[in-house]
Amino acid sequence: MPTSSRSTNLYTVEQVRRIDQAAIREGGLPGTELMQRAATAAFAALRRIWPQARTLTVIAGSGNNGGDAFLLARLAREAQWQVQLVALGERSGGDAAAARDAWIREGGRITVADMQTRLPDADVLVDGLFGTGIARAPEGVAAHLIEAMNAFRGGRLALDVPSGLDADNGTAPGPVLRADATVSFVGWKRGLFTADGVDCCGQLELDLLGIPDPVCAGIGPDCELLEAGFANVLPPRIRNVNKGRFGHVLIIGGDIGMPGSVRLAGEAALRVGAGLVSIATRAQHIGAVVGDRPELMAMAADGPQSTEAMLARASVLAVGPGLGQGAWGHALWDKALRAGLPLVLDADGLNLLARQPLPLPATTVLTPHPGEAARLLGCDTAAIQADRFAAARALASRYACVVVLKGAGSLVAAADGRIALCPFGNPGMASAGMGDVLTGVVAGLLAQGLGAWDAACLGTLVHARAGDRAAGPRPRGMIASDLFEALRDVVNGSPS
Ligand SMILES: NC(=O)C1=CN([C@@H]2O[C@H](COP(=O)(O)OP(=O)(O)OC[C@H]3O[C@@H](n4cnc5c(N)ncnc54)[C@H](OP(=O)(O)O)[C@@H]3O)[C@@H](O)[C@H]2O)[C@@H](O)CC1
Ligand SMILES: [K+]
Repeated sequence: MPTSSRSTNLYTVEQVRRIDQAAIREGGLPGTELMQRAATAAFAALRRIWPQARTLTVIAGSGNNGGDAFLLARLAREAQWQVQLVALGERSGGDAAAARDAWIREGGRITVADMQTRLPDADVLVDGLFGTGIARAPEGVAAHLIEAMNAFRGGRLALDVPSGLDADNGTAPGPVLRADATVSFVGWKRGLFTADGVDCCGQLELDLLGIPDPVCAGIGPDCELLEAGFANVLPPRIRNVNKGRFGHVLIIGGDIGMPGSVRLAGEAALRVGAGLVSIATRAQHIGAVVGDRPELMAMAADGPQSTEAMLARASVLAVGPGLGQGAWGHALWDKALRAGLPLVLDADGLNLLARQPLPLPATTVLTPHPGEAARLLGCDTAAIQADRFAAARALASRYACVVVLKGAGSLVAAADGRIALCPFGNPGMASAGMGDVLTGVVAGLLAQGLGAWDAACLGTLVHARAGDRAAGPRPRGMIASDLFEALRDVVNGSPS
């Protein structure tokens, strides 16, 4: 399990509101003080990120996110910056009303936005239009402002949440700000790290606003970030060992025309340290599988006896890469699930499960992408992406196992409701065979004795970190086998 600290905790919007309220009620921190701290933290971040900047365009909505923006505008003006302020609406509510009044009292001017508003040029733009209070897709003047902010030529700093983003789910039901940096307050909102959130926030910073830990006790978190240091959960190896100690992974799949998937999964299992890896595939694929990787063993899965002999030697199964859903694949899948061995199920292994929900072994990890998750839950892909956290939890609970829901900000969910989110990975990993590599990685970790949760968390982390290491600044054109060397580095804890 990742180590718990507030910098790795992810909260729902509701949980952050409860922390705000607890800070005000029990922590002796009035809302206006929290707002002042938020503005101070954001202005400090702005100066750090854009040290040359001296001119500012500030966009303020009518809620407390706008309040943060008014106070930041004051701070900038006090520091002799040239500040222009554009507001949505004539009035502000709650604590933001006092912030707006203070801005006006000190001679600050406000341009109230309409559909013709053009944003003044400046070095940096501050987005205080909407934070966690966004209640619906922005339309009309609000949508116009977001589009104008996206067309702004200077730097863009979002306060708390890029405007338009649903901070719970990372979805954007309408126009959304694409920020260069986001300073979030009180606690990380989980939607910043998954789905559209990963493309909207830019560089992320968190300021706890000085709310002490005891105030947050008992409130969430909903989820935890997987940290780079989690890679150390694999114990160091002693020298007096043999390969039998590190398990025997059997990869089952590779129907006619698809030997590559099992070959990739097999090498991935070896590269994270599995002792032995065998591949059960079509007879005609054996040469292709072991041809340039003689450390793999490959056998023809062409009848019940050969399958049983292979299952008897294995300690962990990975079922699904290139398996197909025909009679050959179905028979192998059925036998494998009934063997009761620790199991990773992917690709057509998942599609077969959606068609025929057999009970799964006690140690099982499912690794669906959103399309496979939709088939398993009997909904469409859009419904999965609309609330990835709920979807991952529903899958883990329905199938009583650990689930890795792949995609930007991959989620690992357990049947008891626990969730971890992987903040690593890059768009170069949206390419053929990457899922097969993840399957092999998780199976290879199960083979070394990790439980389903640890193997899924570590496997997802190691896969993403290896992807980042292999991609460097060149994610486009990265292929799955580019990860192999990097997997070996990451699983041995080599600094990047
Ligand atoms: N003490 C604290 O709590 C602290 C809070 N802090 C800050 O407060 C932020 C949360 O503030 P918040 O709750 O006031 O919500 P916020 O994001 O400003 O938006 C609400 C306003 O927008 C409006 N609106 C919504 N959707 C809309 C749409 N589609 N199109 C048009 N209008 C729309 C909505 O109007 P209504 O829905 O009523 O029409 C309402 O007026 C948080 O992110 C952080 O930055 C920090 O200072 C730390 C201390
Ligand atoms: K904002």
